Amino acid sequence: MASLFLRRRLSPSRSILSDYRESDRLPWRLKFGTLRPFSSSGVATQVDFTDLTQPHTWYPCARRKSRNVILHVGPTNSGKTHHALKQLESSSSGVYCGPLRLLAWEVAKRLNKAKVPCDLITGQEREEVDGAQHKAVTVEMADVTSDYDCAVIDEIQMLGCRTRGFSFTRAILGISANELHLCGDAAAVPLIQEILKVTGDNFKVQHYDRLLPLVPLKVPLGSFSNIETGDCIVTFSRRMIYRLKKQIENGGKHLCSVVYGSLPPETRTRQATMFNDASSEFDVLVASDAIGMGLNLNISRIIFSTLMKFDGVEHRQLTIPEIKQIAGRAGRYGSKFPFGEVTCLDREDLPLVHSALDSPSPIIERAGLFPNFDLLYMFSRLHPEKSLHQILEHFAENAKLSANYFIANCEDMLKVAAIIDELPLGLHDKFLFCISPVDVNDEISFQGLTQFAQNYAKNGIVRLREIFTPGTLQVPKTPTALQELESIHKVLDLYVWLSFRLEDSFPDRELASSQKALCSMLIEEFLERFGWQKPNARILPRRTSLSSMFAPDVRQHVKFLKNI
Ligand SMILES: Nc1ncnc2c1ncn2[C@@H]1O[C@H](COP(=O)(O)OP(=O)(O)OP(=O)(O)O)[C@@H](O)[C@H]1O
Ligand SMILES: [Mg+2]
Repeated sequence: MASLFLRRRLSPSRSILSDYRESDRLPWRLKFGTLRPFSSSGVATQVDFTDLTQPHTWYPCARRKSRNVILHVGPTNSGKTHHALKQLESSSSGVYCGPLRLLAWEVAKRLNKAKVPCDLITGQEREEVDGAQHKAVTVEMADVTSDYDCAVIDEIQMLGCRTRGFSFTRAILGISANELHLCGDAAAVPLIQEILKVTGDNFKVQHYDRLLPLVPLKVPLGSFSNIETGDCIVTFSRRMIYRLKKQIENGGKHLCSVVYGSLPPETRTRQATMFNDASSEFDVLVASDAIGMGLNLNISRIIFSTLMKFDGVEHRQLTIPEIKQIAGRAGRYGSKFPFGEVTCLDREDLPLVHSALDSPSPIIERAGLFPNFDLLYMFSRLHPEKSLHQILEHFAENAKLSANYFIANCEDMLKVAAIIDELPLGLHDKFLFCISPVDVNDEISFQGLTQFAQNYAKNGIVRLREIFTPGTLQVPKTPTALQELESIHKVLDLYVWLSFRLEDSFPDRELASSQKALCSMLIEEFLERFGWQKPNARILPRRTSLSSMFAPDVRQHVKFLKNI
């Protein structure tokens, strides 16, 4: 359906940045420099903008409707999303909201293939299809000011996520649709039921069972010589992923695809495709928990090499939902395997995996919440002396919440705000940089953001070439060089994200996109050709080598990021 993907002039899209139609603006008015709301009697009273106890009132469009909410719950691979999408396909207009770009891509592809024209809107992509009444979006891009016949919010249990949960809460409370389908883990049911008590919506739960059995094995893998085609080894650090890939490939019987979070999403998809393709020789997967969502994988057996992971704060054991989500990827309906199996590398890990698979996920008790820009702005008008960092901190520490909610963790935003507050920018621009998809734990990505913000504050326009110096972008030869290329990809991705929000100031979207594509091709080249396969291992002539595709003179045009 490629011909359907005609790009139209982009309409401004609403996202998490602003949630109100002009006509729905909150009744705040400026009077003598002080913000006061006007009650129906016209009497002005002081407002406490940190009172977030009634978040359902932030969404007037949704509140005008009595929505039919259908919660599809069950284990992984039980057909929840499939059934919700069937309803979306047959609706007159609708939106799919997923937690990952990969999921939005899949749904847009599926609907367009089913002759239901569907736009794709993520932070970094706008592909609009002529005549489309449907959209597939990442949850942060959900528009809470439009009316839909049908909406789907996927992986709804993420409303309990400490950093991104608030975007799911916003979508649940704010999407204005006749039918709202929520898909995910049963652990979210009581909370959603509680949250929706005040909205006047109708509510129904539909339970699902796994489409194919999942069998926890009684014996561990023991040795890598027992690896078989269709196996997926799970580990949680990049270093271990490459070490295991090397170890398995050195056995001379298998080649490994890899999937982990910091690989570009398009690379993850292509690695998954290669693993799924029976004619490819990459028949084993080494992956992190990034396989838990968004990729269709023909895995026959999940093997946990460890049950410990570093989560950015501490080195800890996997939780029950994490074990279930990862293990559940084995035995996908429609793959060539009649059921899925789960085991561990070491015998001592088996009891935990068995008990996790036997236990229900703990009930999710509270949903994430965070003020949108309008509330932050109102608050800043009352406290003009406060920096964005101070405002965010104030909300994080003092916001008043009802028992069903927690305030989202905004540590990453605070790190960005600490830098951005130094620059002569307005609050809106500062907030924009704070919610951008920068990886604050990646030094190169963070430096990229800082440089973009500085150049924007200084010149009002940021040319991509300003932060590139001439050089050659090469196929990485070591995992360290690979990591650097992954980071450069993140910086380019960030440029594209900014270009959709500050179009005139970040005019080089096309260049950034093409460089991004080149980065992911070079990364894939490394993964396919310069992995640790034995010299006599069979190398796939599947694709023309990049080195031959990009003659040196063409590669001259590729530039490295300056100051990195
Ligand atoms: N009734 C069906 N007919 C054909 N294919 C189906 C059907 N139900 C599910 N599938 C396919 O089975 C696979 C798993 O279904 P689906 O993705 O809906 O499961 P899920 O419960 O949402 O799992 P996840 O935990 O991955 O979100 C998908 O590839 C889907 O297209
Ligand atoms: Mg699903």
